[in-house]
Amino acid sequence: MEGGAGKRGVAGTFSRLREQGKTAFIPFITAGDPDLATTSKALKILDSCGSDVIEVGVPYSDPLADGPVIQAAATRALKKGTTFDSVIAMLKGVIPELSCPIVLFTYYNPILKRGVQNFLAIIKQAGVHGLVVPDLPLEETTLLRNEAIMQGIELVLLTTPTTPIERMKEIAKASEGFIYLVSSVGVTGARSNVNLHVEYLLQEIKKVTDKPVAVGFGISTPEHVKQIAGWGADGVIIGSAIVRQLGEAASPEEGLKRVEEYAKSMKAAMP
Ligand SMILES: O=P(O)(O)OC[C@@H](O)[C@@H](O)c1c[nH]c2ccccc12
Repeated sequence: MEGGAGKRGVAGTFSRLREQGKTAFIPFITAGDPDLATTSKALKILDSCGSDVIEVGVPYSDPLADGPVIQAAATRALKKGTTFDSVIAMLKGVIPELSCPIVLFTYYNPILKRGVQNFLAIIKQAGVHGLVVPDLPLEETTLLRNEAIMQGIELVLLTTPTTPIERMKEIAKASEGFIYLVSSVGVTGARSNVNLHVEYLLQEIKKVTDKPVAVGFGISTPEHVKQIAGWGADGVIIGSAIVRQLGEAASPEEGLKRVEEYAKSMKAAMP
C-alpha cells in the first residue's frame, strides 16, 4: 500500500485511470454516521473494494443541497456528537492506511469559521487531497482557490444542468482534481433514471477542457453507471445509495457488510 506523501492525488488518480481506460468509482459517506469508528472501518472497506477516490462529508446542520437520506445521516452523526475536529482526528488516523485519495465535502460555514488558510492547513495535515464546497458560488471561490493551490489541496467545483454554458466554461477552467457534473436539478438522492441531458453536458464540457469529469446525483444502479460511463464520464459519484446501506442497517456491523456488498456490485459495473 502506498502511504502518505507517495500517494497520488485526485487529478493523478484520474490520469492513471484514463491511461487504463477506466472510469473512477467514487463513493460518498457522511462522517460520524452511525459513529466515527464505523466511518473509519467503512473507509477501509470502500478502499479495498476498489474505490478510486472517496468523498467524506462533514455533517452539517443545514445541508441545503442534500436530500432526505444524507440529511438524516448528518442528523444522526451530529446527535452522536460528531464535530469537524473529531472528523479530522478520525481521518488523520485512517488516511495513511488507505490507497485512494480522500476528498472532503463541507459546506462553507465551517471553513469561514476557522479562516480559509487555517482550515486548509488543518485538512492538509490530516492527509486530505481534495475539497468540495457545494454552497460556494464561483464568484466567491477566488480566495479559497488561491489558498488551496498554495497548500496543495485540489478544490473541485460543481456545475449543474442549469449552469449557463459560459459559466460552465469558467468553472471547468478553475476546477482542480476533476469537474463535478451534477446530473440533475434538486437535492441529492437516488432517482430512478439518469437525466439524458447529461450526455450533452458532458460533450459541452469536454469541448472546453480535458480535465476529468465525474457525474453525481441520483446514481444508484449498475445500469446508471454503465450509461454514464458510456457517455464518456471519467467518474461516477454515488452518495445516498451508499449512505442508505449504513442508515438502514440494524447495527454498524450489518451496515458495513451492506456497504461492502453494495460497493462491490457497483465496482463490478464500472468499465
Ligand atoms: O446522493 P447522491 O444522489 O448519490 O449524490 C452524490 C452526493 O451524495 C455527494 O456528492 C453529495 C453529498 N452532499 C452533496 C451536496 C451537494 C452536492 C453533492 C453532494
